[in-house]
Formats: sequence, structure tokens, C-alpha cells
Amino acid sequence: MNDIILPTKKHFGEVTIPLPSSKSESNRVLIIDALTEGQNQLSNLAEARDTQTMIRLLSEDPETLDVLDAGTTMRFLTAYAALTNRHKTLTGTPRMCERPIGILVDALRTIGAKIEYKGKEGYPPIEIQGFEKQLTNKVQIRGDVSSQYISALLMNAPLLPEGLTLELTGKIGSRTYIEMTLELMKQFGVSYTFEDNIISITPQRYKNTSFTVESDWSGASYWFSLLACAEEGSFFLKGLKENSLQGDAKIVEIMDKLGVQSEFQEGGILLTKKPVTGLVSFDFTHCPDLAQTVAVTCALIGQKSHFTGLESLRIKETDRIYALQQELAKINADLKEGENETFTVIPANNIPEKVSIETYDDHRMGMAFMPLVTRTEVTIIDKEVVNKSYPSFWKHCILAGIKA
Ligand SMILES: O=C(O)C1=C[C@@H](OP(=O)(O)O)[C@@H](O)[C@H](O)C1
Ligand SMILES: C=C(OP(=O)(O)O)C(=O)O
Repeated sequence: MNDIILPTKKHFGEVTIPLPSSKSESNRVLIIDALTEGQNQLSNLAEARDTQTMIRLLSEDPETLDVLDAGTTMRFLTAYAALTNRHKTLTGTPRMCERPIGILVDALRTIGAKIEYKGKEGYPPIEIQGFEKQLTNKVQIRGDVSSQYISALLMNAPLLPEGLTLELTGKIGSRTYIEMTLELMKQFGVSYTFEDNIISITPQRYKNTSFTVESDWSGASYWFSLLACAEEGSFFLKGLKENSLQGDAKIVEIMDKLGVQSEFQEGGILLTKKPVTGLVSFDFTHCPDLAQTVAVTCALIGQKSHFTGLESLRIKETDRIYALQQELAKINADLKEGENETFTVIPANNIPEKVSIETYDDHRMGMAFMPLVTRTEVTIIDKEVVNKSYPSFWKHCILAGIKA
């Protein structure tokens, strides 16, 4: 494995970071494009491996779709292949085969798709055997495990002969991602209703559209964190807009409490330092990908804080709660579990002179711990891990003056 050693750096000047494009937006417009048979103008698609995998699998159209470790690619291609009557096997990394897909498969079977599990019931790999006839246009689906199942169904819904009405049951998590899906569908000419917990889409066609993918707010979060932890500096993050489709734009509000002021300007956002506001609590139900960034920030700036909405973290690229607890322990910090899925971040103390961070095949573990450079020399184990969403991450660290 290829590791990267990052020397301590506390002071930054005026730094400009270009940022990668959003993989969530990219993977959605690629599915919509496949469903319109491709006369759209899509610009600024993500370099993320998850998106490059989606592009390759859609264009090469192999019998076995190996999505590697890309959750959206797995879930979106499953619904796409099933509802457009393609005979495919879908598989991925060993971890992907531990990430549940049963809720989506059940919904697709209810609609009329034939799907079999090739290994463990409820998990990839799966074999899609076809779709002859729509059996119903009303489906109930749990909203509390992964919103990706819901987005996957929604994008295909307008092409179904009878459309689709989804009734979301239980707590709805990652709702901002469902809204991103619906808003993108609207930009490609499809209308919908979303009232209470019911989403309805009538049979319609997507319209050819020009679409430019925005910069990635989840990737931006690591630069907010670095500035929050730094002694001085200002960062200009390119390509971020105030009215974003991405729920992770919430990082502006979160970091405002943790010492980062944001100002939207022409072409991006300017981050400067400001005082921290005091005891804070954060709910990550609708922005789960920010949890690691914020946990590390709070630990480093000495800010005890309360976290909720972390339920989905255990079924992502790794068990992110376990991974955070293990790695925070190396700086004598913790993400302490309380009652009823509540957590407290216990700040770091006595940080060792050198710290080596394991990444657990999770890009966000590598990126979230990078701001530890403001306190000590850090080794990030398996530097390639960032390629899933942010292949240029280490190059951008060099732009910030972190000389590996
Ligand atoms: O739809 C999407 O693009 C995503 C939805 C979220 O997953 P869940 O809905 O499983 O929380 C998020 O964590 C993931 O990185 C991307
Ligand atoms: C959870 C993530 O991705 P996915 O579920 O698409 O693998 C992520 O990028 O943090």
C-alpha cells in the first residue's frame, strides 16, 4: 500500500482550491442521459472513480456490471437495468457485497422485475433476469436505510408505462439527496409531486438538456475543516454556488459555529477565520457524508459537541463510527456513544509527535484526518483511497502548501 506523509503545517496564506465536481450530481445525470438515449450536453462530469465507473459501465455495457465500491453506481444501475429489461449481474468489492440492497430489490420485484441473489439474500451480487410487465405503480419503501434506493427508482419512474407513486415509510434519511434527484429530473423536463411522504411521477419523457455539474460540497468540507483547525489563512474554493442542489452545502452553517466564515463571491466562496461560538450539537440525518469531517474538526479545535443522525454511517464504505473511534483514539479523542443513537465528540489531548491514520478503504477517512497536519506530522495509510470521490485531493494539498 502506498502511504503519504504530511508534515505539520499550521499557518496558511491566501490559497485557491479548484475542487472536484460532484459525483452525486454526475451519477444522476448519467442515468438520466442513458434514459433519454443521449442527446444531452453534460459538462464538468466528475473525475471520481465512482463516476468514471458509471461512465464505463454504461458505455461498454458488459454482462457483469462490477461497480467496485460505488454505492450510487450499484443502486442506480440496479434499478436502471431492472426497469429497462436488461439481463445483467451486478457485483462489487467485498465491502459492496456487505452493503444492503434488499429494500431496492423488493421494490423492483413489486413493480415487476425478476431479480435473484447470487450470494447472501439481501446483498450483492444480484442477477437481473428481466422485466416483462409493470405489475403496480404504487410502492411502499422504507426511507431510513439509504435514500439511494429511492433516487434509483425515481429516475426510472417517468419511463414506466404507468409511472410510479412511492410512499416513504419511517424516518426519511438523506432527504436532501432525494430532493437533488427530483430537482435534476425537473431540470431535464420531468414533473413530480412530493407531498408529505408521497412522491408521484406520471409517465413522461426526459427532454434533451445542457447541464454543468457543480463543484462538490462534500469535497469542499475538508478545506473548511483545515481552515477551522489552522492558526491563520484564507481559502477561496472555486465553483461553489449559494443555491446548490447538494445538501452538503450545510457545511457553511456548521463551520460558521466552528470558526469559519463563508462569503459567496463571483466564481466561488471565500473562507476566513472567525471566533468559535461555544457548545454545539449537529444532526447529520440529511448530510451523513459531513460527519467525519466535523468530528475530526471538533476533536482538533477542542470543541466538545453532540452528534445525532449517524445511523447510516455503519453501512457506508466502512463502519464509519468504528473507524472514527479507532482513529480518534490515536489523538486521545473519542466519538462516544450515548443512549438512543446520540454521540459526543471528546476533544483531542496530548497529540503524539507523529500519527498514522488507517483509512479502512474509505476515502472520507483519509480526507477527514488531513487537517491533523495543523497539530502534528500525519501519515495517511493507502493514499489512493481518495480516488473514489476526489482523485486530485493530494495535489490540492500541495496547492495549500502541505508538502508531502
Ligand atoms: O444519492 C447520493 O448521491 C448519495 C446519498 C447518500 O447515501 P445514503 O442515502 O445511503 O445516506 C450519501 O451518503 C452518498 O455519499 C451519496
Ligand atoms: C457513502 C458514500 O458513497 P456511496 O454510498 O455512493 O458509496 C460517500 O461518498 O461517502
